[in-house]
Amino acid sequence: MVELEQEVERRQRLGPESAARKALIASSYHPARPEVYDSLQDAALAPEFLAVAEYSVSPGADLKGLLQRLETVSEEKRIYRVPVFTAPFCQALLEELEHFEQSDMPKGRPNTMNNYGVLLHELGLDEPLMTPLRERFLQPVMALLYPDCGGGQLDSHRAFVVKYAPGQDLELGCHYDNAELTLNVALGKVFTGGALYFGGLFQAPAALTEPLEVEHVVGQGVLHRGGQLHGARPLGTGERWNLVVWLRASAVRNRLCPMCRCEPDLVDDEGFSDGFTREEPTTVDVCALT
Ligand SMILES: O=C(O)CCC(=O)C(=O)O
Ligand SMILES: [Fe+2]
Repeated sequence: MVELEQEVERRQRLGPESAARKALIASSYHPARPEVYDSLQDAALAPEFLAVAEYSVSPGADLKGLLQRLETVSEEKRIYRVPVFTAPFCQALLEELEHFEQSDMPKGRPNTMNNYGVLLHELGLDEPLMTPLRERFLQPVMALLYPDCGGGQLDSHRAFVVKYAPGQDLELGCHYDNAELTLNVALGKVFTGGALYFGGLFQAPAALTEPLEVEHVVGQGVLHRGGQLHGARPLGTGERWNLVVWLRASAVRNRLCPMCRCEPDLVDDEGFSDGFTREEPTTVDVCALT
């Protein structure tokens, strides 16, 4: 019981601590690649990604038409792949993230599983980069791919970069995400190993049999449901940096927490927090998710 109370208190401190780091970074950090903080330009995005997003907002767009424009990694698991960023943008973002990592600025951990990486909102990259990416590009695509998982009702996200390197994190255990939907983009550098593997939907990790292996392709993003059991194989050589965007739809999670599969008991917090809202969002049929 004491442990539970301590964990609740620890979690309640996360929001204010993160806000304090963000404020300090905003006032005293000097970026190496300031252009990364400019508002998201189409020129940063791969032509295939622009085409997919443009198609998704066109009149009469449907799933069949969309599937002709991106790669289906697994029809059964509903995992897709598409180039997201241009090579120069990946390079610039990576340089900036590495510069931040090497700075003496305070750093939050990306999530409870990864020890190395960067939280994009603390760096000030949510407003110019991640929110436009979600609202203008990901939302229309996800609405067609995953209408039953809140794809059309995304209203917040948690975006972070995970880093795998010798002597640091090497692999990632089997888990599902605190997200309705996830985008995972390989940013570089040069590496071997580290493939993603996928099991079933909301399946117990112990039940993982014959997972689907998905190799990374730099610049490309893998789209999957947050509840799809997955992990990352050990890094072989080099360094791997991936941008992970946990996409959230309060219309879904307010009724069915993705972590405990129950209706959540909410406490107030700051910012996007964990993506829940107190307002009544449009209802979705959560039964379709199981
Ligand atoms: O290592 C990876 O690329 C996967 C990261 C991931 O699944 C996560 O952070 O939720
Ligand atoms: Fe994950």
